[in-house]
Formats: sequence, structure tokens, C-alpha cells
Amino acid sequence: MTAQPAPHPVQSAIAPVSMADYAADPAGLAAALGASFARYGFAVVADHGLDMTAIQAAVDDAKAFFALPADTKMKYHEPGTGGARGYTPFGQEAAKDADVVDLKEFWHTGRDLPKGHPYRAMMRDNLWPDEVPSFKPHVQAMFQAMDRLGADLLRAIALYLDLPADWFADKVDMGNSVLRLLHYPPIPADAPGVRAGAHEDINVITLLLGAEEAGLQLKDKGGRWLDIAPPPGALVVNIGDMLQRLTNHVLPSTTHRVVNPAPERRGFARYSTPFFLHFNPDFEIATLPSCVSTDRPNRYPEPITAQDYLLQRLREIRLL
Ligand SMILES: O=C(O)CCC(=O)C(=O)O
Ligand SMILES: [Fe+2]
Repeated sequence: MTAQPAPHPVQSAIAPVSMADYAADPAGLAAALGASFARYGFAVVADHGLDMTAIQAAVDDAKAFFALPADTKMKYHEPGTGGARGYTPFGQEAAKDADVVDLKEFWHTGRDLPKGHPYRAMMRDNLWPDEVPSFKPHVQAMFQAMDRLGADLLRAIALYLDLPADWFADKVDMGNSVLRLLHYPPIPADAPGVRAGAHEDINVITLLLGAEEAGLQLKDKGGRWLDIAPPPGALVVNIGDMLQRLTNHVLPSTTHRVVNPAPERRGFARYSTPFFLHFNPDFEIATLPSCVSTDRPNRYPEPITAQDYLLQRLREIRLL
């Protein structure tokens, strides 16, 4: 595989928050993260402690999978299942209300549930490609690493919300979380559509690696698009609709997109790996009382289970 030149330097709108002092000063991280989320719905997290060699091994296997012939990849596509597991080809997903499809293909890995677990009724079994033998152990390890880091970030978010640090722990420990391995191929000059149209994430929080290749933008409060250009290896974390709903918009789920590169970088693929952290499917998303006040009336008087909310939203993005 030929090495890509360094991505285009882009000025980032968001200052990174370091997790290096997390153990010594959890309240400090909670305050810094919370301030970034409240302002942008996004945070850039450095010193997150992920084993980047292990992550790279999984990303390399994803690249090997995407390089397979289309009909081989289609063996791992399960139509009519919302793209929950395995492969989703080009031309399938579109942003809500968009009239063009996104310029991407992806693979989804979820949680491996023990035999007989009641959530198996709602969470499909994983698929694994035979053609790339190390894919399964590498991608499983990456899923577990992101799952653990997500739980850590939720402890900081709980502190920011004045909840006990472990408030989220038993609400996400068997969550329907998904690791998405994404491939945006090189783009012809006249390609219609964009790599990923403007959208909000459905889940609780998203942990994104691989956004160094320029293109990821968030829509700021005033309607302006801002570039999110993380330093190499940094994690981009954003609030999803489920946490926005739980917090009555104290933590906003911000619209974002991946724009097509400048002409001189159109020949390069983009590989990124969002981990969509979800609640356990039967968790009832009911507005936190501490996030309701006379200035901030409850926007969601009716609770909804995480599973019902997910199904409703997947229909909107044409995955069901
Ligand atoms: O590829 C990226 O950087 C972001 C992708 C994204 O926003 C998504 O898949 O929800
Ligand atoms: Fe997204």
C-alpha cells in the first residue's frame, strides 16, 4: 500500500482537552470536557491512552477488507437489517431528508453477547470476513478498547451533570454500541453529493478516530461550518441525540458532515472509525430532572426506550 502524504493542514476550531491527568483530577477533566460539549457539542481529546498500534492493526484489516472485490464484500451484507452488522455498500445511507446518498462504504461490529442473553432479540450477531483472518481478533479488541474509553468519558460527563460518577455504568454496560469502520474512496472531480451529508448522531456519545484527513466540520450555533482538525491520534468525541434528549439539550447533539476534499486531495481515500456508544436497549430515556427548569422546560415529557428511539431514527436515514 502506498503511503499517503500528510493531510492538508487545517485550523481547528476546537482546542484539545488532555486526559493525562484524569485519574488525579477527574473534576478538572469533567469541567473542560463539559465546557467544550456545551459550547460545540464536540470535544477533541488528547492523551486518551488508547493503544494506537492495536488500533492501527484493526484499521489495516479494514483497509484489506475494503480492497476486496465488490461481490466478495457483498457476502457480508444483510439487507433489511438496518446495516446493524457486517458490510454496507456504497449508495445505501443518506443523511436524513437528503436527496443524494453519501460517498462511503462501511462495516459494523457490535457487542458479542453471551449465549441466551435476552438482548440477543434486539442485537444481531456479528459477522466476520473469512478473507482477512486477523480482522476478527483485531476488530474485537478495538471494540473493547473503545467501549472502555467510552465508559471513562461517561464518568466525566456524569460529574459534569452533577450525577454520581458511575451513573451511566449499568445503563451502557450491555449497550447496543457499534464500531463503524468507514471507507470514503477517492472522489472524481465531478462527483455528486458529499462524503457524509449533514447529520446528527443518534446514539449517546460518539468516539471518532481517523479524522485527521480533512473534511469533518460541525455546524456552529450561528450556522457557520467550522473545521474539526484533530492533532494526529487525537479522539473526536461528540454528543448524540440520545444524550441530548436525556439532558434536555444541556449537552447538544451538533450537526456535522464530511465535505469532499480540495481538488489536490481528491485522489486520496479517507478511513475513519466512529464508535457509536449506545444505551442498553431497554433503558428508558427520561429527561434528567436536574436538566429541567423554568428557563429550560422539559422538551420530552414522554420517555422512550433506547431501542424504540433507535428504530425510529434508522427509518429516517433509510437504513431500515
Ligand atoms: O468520517 C468521519 O469523520 C465522521 C463520520 C460520521 O460523522 C458518522 O459516520 O456518523
Ligand atoms: Fe456522525
